[in-house]
Amino acid sequence: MKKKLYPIAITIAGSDSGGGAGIEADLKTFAALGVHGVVALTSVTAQNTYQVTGIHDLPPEMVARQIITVWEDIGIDAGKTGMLSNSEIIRAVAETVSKLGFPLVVDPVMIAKSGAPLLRPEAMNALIKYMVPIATVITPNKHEAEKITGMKINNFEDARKAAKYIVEELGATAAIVKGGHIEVGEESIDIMYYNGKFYEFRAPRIVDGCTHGTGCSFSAAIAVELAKGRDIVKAVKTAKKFITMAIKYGVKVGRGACPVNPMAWIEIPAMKYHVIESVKEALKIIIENQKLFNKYIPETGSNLVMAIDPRYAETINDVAGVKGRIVRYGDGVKIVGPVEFGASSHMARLVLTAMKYDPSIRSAMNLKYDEKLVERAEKKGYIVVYIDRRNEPEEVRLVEGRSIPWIMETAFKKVKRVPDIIYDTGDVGKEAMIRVLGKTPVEVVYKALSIIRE
Ligand SMILES: Cc1ncc(COP(=O)(O)OP(=O)(O)O)c(N)n1
Ligand SMILES: Cc1nc(C(=O)O)sc1CCOP(=O)(O)O
Repeated sequence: MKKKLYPIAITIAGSDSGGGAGIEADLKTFAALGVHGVVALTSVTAQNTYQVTGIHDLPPEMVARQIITVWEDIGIDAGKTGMLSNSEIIRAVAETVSKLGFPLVVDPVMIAKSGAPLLRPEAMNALIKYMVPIATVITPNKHEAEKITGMKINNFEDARKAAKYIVEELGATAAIVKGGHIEVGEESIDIMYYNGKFYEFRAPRIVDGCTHGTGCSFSAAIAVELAKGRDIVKAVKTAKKFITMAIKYGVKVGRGACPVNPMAWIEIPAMKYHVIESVKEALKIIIENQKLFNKYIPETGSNLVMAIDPRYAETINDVAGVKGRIVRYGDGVKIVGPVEFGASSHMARLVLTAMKYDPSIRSAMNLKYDEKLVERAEKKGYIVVYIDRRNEPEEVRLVEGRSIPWIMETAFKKVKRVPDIIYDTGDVGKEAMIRVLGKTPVEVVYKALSIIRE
């Protein structure tokens, strides 16, 4: 069969006005993972990161009509349910999905992170009776699994029993009991029971992550992969990776539980591409002016770096630079290796520290110290800061990678902003250096050229 260019996934769920959970999280997840998302809205919630102040359910016929109308024209390859709110909506959804027969991921939403009930108590039996048997995959957390099975879940053994019960006694094809709140350790472990076997999906636990919408986005990611035709195990593997990233790089807004960030999955690779291209563009300018740069390349070589967006940049692996650096070569310069993430240590740390003070400063380059360059920079009105490396505290010297952050921190303290230029005149075993900072590599290179040119 010919593969579809646009697999279609449907979310049958409520709206979160805060944009963190519900259909809003689902549609972002669908888009990030590359399917066309369609919607059957069940309920409108007035919600933010810490409370739900209103719920307005749609008529069940309207929910069913949305699914059928989309199906008739666009088609549906797989779907997911989220907030179903009441037993009439549950019956309408179960009946419609059963008739159409697409794979369905059921996220048995009961209570919002903020504590508000999103499923009426009268609807619990309907959820178990009508939704569980039609679930290709059901994704309860500890609390939801306890409600569905009537079991107490205190450890992974209990989670296994609950997952097996949901499949063998209640009729789901596969059940994943999410381990977020079970035996809390270094890893987050989800237990799946499917086809007579248990599976474990592990990821490092993100301690300070954003969790509002986790269940929504995770189940939506599984639905996407099913819509693409992946088998259940592969679908859950991808969804686990996806949700770990979405939690780690959450959207830090609001006073309560901040929302997951499904866009991180595509935003980070896109940014990385843009950053590499920006460094390459600036390297071309260096090559065009290589005779001018030749004299100001230090013995250790120069590097030119750029970090990804400060929302995402954490380590030197989030900063691109020249592998092998830029070195003097004849009367010009040579770009030794390719532009790669993690290729710089010194300039990368300088930028990572600068970004803590001013997130717009994402690029830097080092030049050989020359007092004429410093004089010209001062004349041009740049903010220039001198650092005496002899004052570097012992505890900084002794820790690998601490010197450059110390230089940046000390410079910032002096002028209460990120300077254009930070220089030192060296110390025992430390080459004297000028460091040029700016927003982009092209800006940094033009700044460097403006002081190199006589
Ligand atoms: C409209 C709507 N649907 C679902 C939820 C649940 O999201 P959250 O409270 O973050 O919990 P999980 O996604 O982790 O189950 C909601 N709040 N609103
Ligand atoms: C060796 C060295 N020291 C520098 C300083 O600023 O003190 S810049 C530099 C060269 C560039 O290093 P990288 O490739 O790790 O960014």
